[in-house]
Amino acid sequence: MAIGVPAQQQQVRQAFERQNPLSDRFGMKAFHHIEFYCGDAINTASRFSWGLGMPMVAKSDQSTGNPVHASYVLRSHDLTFVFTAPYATHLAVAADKVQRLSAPPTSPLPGFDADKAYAFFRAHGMAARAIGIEVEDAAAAYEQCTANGGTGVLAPTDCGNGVTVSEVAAYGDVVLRFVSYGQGVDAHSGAFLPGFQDISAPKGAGGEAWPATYGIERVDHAVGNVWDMMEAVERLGGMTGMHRFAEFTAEDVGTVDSGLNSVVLASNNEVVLLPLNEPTYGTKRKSQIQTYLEQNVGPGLQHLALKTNDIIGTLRLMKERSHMGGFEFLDAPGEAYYSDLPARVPELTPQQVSELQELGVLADKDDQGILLQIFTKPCGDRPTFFIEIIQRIGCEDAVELPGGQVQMVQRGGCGGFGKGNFRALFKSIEDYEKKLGV
Ligand SMILES: O=C(O)C(=O)Cc1ccc(O)cc1
Ligand SMILES: [Fe+2]
Repeated sequence: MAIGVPAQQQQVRQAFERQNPLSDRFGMKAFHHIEFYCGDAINTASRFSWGLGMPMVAKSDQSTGNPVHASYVLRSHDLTFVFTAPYATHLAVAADKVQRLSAPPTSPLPGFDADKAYAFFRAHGMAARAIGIEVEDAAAAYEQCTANGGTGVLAPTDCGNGVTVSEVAAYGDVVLRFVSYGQGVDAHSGAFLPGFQDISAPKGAGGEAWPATYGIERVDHAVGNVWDMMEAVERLGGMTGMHRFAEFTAEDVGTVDSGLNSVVLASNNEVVLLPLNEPTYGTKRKSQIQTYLEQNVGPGLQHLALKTNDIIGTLRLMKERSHMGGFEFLDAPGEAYYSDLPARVPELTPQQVSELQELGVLADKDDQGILLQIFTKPCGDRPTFFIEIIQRIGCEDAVELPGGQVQMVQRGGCGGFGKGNFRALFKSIEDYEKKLGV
């Protein structure tokens, strides 16, 4: 889609050049999965399954011979979530003794430690433990990261079937988990890592595949909250080679008292996007990032932006379930936000503006495309982790596939991250936090 740029902004935008130094230290492909540690995995997984339209596709638990932890894998297109909770630790200790007597391995998650999982849950509550990234070579990724200031958590481990996994510290107790597939290994055979048992989708009454998804395609960005943004940017950028993703929006003229600083790290292909936030101080209200850091007990994953190609359709399905076990959304901005919208994003038709208003969706644009976004309330008990649903419009390049076919591929970060919505968004968050009294 061609984006009309008001004349007075042309000059500034021409001076703005998007830079991508292609500086990754190892081949990064895409987000692979996100793993959450929970107190009870089946209940947490079921809530996300229903709320986001993600059928369960694999499991590892006592029914599959795993006495250490219960793990359930959900999927919607290229989005994979894993929910893990440890069982009673005396069972895990007993199993470990059996294992050392050369019984087959019992946990398909390399490096899993029930005591650490309990300590994690005690500190953070239900929270993301691992940001899984598919890389060309998980061993090379580990070597590069640890040779360049990163802290190793799991040395490269052969999981069988040509799959290798390694982990390095990201921030707080969150790890980057690298997953790679050997030559000729199909990344999409088997629902998850080797050792997980696939669950075939039940069929509906008419034989149709059921349950369908709500249209969520994949993780667009995974945002971390930290105390010291530059420390995190230099450490994560230094070990992975990821570059700072340049952002430009007309509204980006620091008038909004946002309570946060933010930088986006991007992989070469700008498909793996890792924004980092830190609190700012001395503002009227306590920074929402500081609230997170207190409530989460330290740094962690603040939000996942999940991408759909039809935000209206996805939201109708999610909102039908908001008050019956699904996710609730932050309050929509007022009338004025939508009456100003045609001036801010002139590409939207009146029909689109009225649908966005009906569902409380925010819209923004950068020099390249349009971003539609909406935020859930916190997903768990604590005001910490939440989900953003987004659609990006524009910035498509024709890419020739090996067979000669041409496919339109959207550039990463198209439309930005919603800086133009900070004022409206932060009002919703502040109103919500006021009600909590945090
Ligand atoms: O930067 C992003 O990715 C956003 O989606 C904007 C944002 C920043 C901070 C918040 O607490 C909530 C949303
Ligand atoms: Fe976001």
